[in-house]
Amino acid sequence: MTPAARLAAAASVLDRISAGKQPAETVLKTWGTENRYAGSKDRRAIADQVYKVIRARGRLVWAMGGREDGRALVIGSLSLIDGLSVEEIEALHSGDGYGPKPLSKQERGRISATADDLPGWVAAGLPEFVVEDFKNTFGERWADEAEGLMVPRAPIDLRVNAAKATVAEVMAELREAGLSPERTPWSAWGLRLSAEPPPNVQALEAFKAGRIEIQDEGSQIVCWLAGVRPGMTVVDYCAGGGGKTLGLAMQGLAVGAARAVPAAEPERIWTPTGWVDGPKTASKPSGPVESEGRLIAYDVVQKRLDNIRPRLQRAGVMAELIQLGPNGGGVEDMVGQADVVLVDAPCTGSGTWRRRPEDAWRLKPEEVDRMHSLQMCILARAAKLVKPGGRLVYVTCSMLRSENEATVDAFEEDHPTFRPVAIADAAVSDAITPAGHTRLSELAQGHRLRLSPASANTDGFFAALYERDA
Ligand SMILES: C[S@@+](CC[C@H](N)C(=O)[O-])C[C@H]1O[C@@H](n2cnc3c(N)ncnc32)[C@H](O)[C@@H]1O
Repeated sequence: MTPAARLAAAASVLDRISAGKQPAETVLKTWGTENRYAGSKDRRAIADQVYKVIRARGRLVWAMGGREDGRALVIGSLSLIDGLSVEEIEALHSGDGYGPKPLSKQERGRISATADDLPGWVAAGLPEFVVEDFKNTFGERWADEAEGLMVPRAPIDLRVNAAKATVAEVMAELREAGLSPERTPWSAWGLRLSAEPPPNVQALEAFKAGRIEIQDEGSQIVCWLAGVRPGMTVVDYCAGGGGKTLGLAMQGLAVGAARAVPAAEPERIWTPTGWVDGPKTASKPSGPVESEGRLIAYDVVQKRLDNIRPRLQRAGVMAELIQLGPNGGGVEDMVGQADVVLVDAPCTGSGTWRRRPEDAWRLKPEEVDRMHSLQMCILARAAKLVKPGGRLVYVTCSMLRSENEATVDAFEEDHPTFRPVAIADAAVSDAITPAGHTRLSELAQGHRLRLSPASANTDGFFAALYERDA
């Protein structure tokens, strides 16, 4: 494809992304399947152009006089981001072949104008109401937080599965596969791969055999803060894809005590109660069990729970997967029973915008309000399952105050029997490095913790910890 044809293709992909709800990555894949003539270099160039535009969308819409169509945004990016002259942009818009048609007078006028006096939210590349929220939360640091969230590409973090391998073993294995893993600074079980070139983690033998999972370091940390120990009854109340379920399952193993599963006994699996026989006898633990422990993953969507099953099998751990009924029904037998309840609440996912910048432009203020109400309802329901003396962990992957501080403020007011647990006291798991303990204690505000790309080089996460009065 010619450079001009790639631009035309990028503009059309951008229009499809705006018209639908699918992730940009999916839309790009579909475009690639439908346009087989495009080679891998073409697809790569088109994807780069698309992401370049999405990450700077606010600025480009502004520069192009409020136009939001793919063509205008691509033209704006050639001028504002790539620094091409009007003549160079015109040359790419000759209308020849499969390239885009010539510039209109309005388009030429827009790219000739200087983009001075951008309002702060435009420069930050975030919707205006989000910037207001950021200013309330981060004060003078708001622009750094916005940039960290929208501009750099996120690395790929892995969690080594303690039930199957040590970090050193996996590092060596990944190096053999041609990758350059580095240890994550705060999660003792984390490894980090650079986003460029994008590693195909699912194709790795270490992934297929369950020695690694993809999990952002921030997500690992919130699992480690839950304080799970062998023998406990642990509830993952909004289990979703099971990322936290797997992390919670692993938490019973001390760092350094990882036990590789010998090839001869693949049916052995590790549960919060210890090592047990494989799936057929898994409900009767036979390992070094002190007391009977359970890990229960709830969700309202059965399909999400079904998707956890293969991940559990691959990791060699087990959990009970239970669909919640309407209004949170089906948990009656668990009321007041759990040592740990983790609520990874549904949220805007704004903490992951560095991975899916297109979502920032799809978010509407009404959706944030809806999430806040849902979170309060879910948190109150989940809290009922915590036994006296047990721990409740509220987590979101949102950067927004309304889903974080505002939600737990309301919870605390209505639930005086849930006492805050300081992050510094909870960050004592062996799975958190000494540097992690120090930094998490600094970042925490008592029992509340915010992690973000700018402050922690993780996705954006919020966690609040409580213990129910005995
Ligand atoms: C943020 S996701 C969980 C992600 C998951 N914990 C992980 O680490 O992969 C939130 C989940 O909450 C579930 N959910 C939505 N409404 C719920 C409700 N009323 N009760 C429990 N779970 C709910 C959604 O189906 C979704 O899977």
